[in-house]
Amino acid sequence: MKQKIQIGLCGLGTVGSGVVRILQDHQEQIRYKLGCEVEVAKVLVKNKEKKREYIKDASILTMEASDITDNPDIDIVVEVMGGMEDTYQLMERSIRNRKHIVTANKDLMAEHGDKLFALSQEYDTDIYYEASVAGGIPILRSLSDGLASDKIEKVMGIVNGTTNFILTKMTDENLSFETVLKEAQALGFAEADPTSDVEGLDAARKMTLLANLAFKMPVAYSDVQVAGITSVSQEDIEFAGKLGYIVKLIGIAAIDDGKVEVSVEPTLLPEAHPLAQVKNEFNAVYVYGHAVGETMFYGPGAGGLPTATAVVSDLMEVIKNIRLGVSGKAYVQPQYKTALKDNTEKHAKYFIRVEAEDQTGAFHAVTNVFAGQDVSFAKILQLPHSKSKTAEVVMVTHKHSKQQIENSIQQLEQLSVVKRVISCYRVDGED
Ligand SMILES: NC(=O)C1=CN([C@@H]2O[C@H](COP(=O)(O)OP(=O)(O)OC[C@H]3O[C@@H](n4cnc5c(N)ncnc54)[C@H](OP(=O)(O)O)[C@@H]3O)[C@@H](O)[C@H]2O)C=CC1
Ligand SMILES: N[C@@H](CC=O)C(=O)O
Ligand code: NA
Repeated sequence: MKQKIQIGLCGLGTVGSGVVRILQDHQEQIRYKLGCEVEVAKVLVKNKEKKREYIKDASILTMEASDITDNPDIDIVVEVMGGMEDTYQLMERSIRNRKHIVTANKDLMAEHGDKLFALSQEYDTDIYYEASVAGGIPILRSLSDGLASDKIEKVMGIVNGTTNFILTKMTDENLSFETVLKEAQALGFAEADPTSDVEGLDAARKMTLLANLAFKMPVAYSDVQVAGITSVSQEDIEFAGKLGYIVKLIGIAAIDDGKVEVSVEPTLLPEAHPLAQVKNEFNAVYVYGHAVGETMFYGPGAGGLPTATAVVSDLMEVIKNIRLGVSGKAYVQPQYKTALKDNTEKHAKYFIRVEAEDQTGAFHAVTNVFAGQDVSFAKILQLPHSKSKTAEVVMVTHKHSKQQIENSIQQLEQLSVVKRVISCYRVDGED
């Protein structure tokens, strides 16, 4: 039985530095729980000359991936460098050399996880990826272990810290999108390319991983309907506030009669809803189980140390499996065939803003379009448009299919009295 487990750490940035810090600061507790030493034998970086705060022996730094993937002394590869193709090759080579993987790379796991899991099964190795979803919140472990006995019906939440940070500051401090995005990047929350955050792609990859785990069904990243927050304006936030709502980027994965829908989009939540009160880079995930009912998981979704706690906890799990001789046994194959809802089977309430001519019959023409699609309203108000001589009609519909709403929007845009459909966002968290 090995008394020292050697780690190859790929990446020493926001998360990688956090991993080194936790392994140093918590070494005694980790050694006690595992019954062995854990040593970072090699660290892969892009630029060896960069100053490193937590590395005592610079000789462990390398710019050659093969110093890790082909190193016979390294048992576990911790991948916290991001990237896709090159990183996939690195992980593939490591698995073929019978090394276990711990990763925070939700892009890679959402798009290529099926291939990596198949390979890890072939070589009896583990792949753990808790840090990929909701940062430090142990949501994947809760779904696969804590709620293993239940039938999960819905997973809904805030799973991107950067966009939640932006929407919080836009709402509470009236700051601009651009200003707050820069602050999120400076704090290390955002992806290398923050488009992934603000266009909802990061959240969509995380919802893909959550849906696969929750519904035991292969759901592809391409199956997720995605909209980001770049279209959300201060006026949207203000109008939502007038109607008692807060705007959040919400991921939803739900299953009904064996069919699944997965989406990420700006969503209006009642101010009193717990998710509406999740601020800054924090994440929160509701999990609805058939037997357990409603559960909620809350914590930091981004940031070096919080994310690194998930990475190191996975590392400890892999080491426990090595010492128990059960490596490669954690992964469970999908149980059900993929079955997705179409737009006539997805139902929600919608918040819609329309700019129309301020003239007799315009309001009637607008509401007539919805009547034609059998869409009714829970709330509706008409105000003079803030910047022009037109009128603004703001509506919250009752629960209708996405198809009915899309048909209505399409017809509105054909009306001569409608200048433009300003915005259309889902409303959730209320009957
Ligand atoms: N930041 C966060 O809050 C969270 C991040 N993640 C995920 O964790 C991963 C890392 O994120 P983060 O730490 O923020 O990223 P950073 O950009 O802060 O760090 C990336 C690290 O990887 C190294 N690196 C990048 N590309 C290469 C390469 N081709 N070869 C060698 N080294 C490379 C960099 O080297 P060098 O230091 O020399 O530049 C750097 O040390 C990503 O997959 C991200 O999605 C997941 C959850 C939360
Ligand atoms: N950029 C991501 C980092 C964690 O996954 C986020 O903002 O949530
Ligand atoms: Na997590």
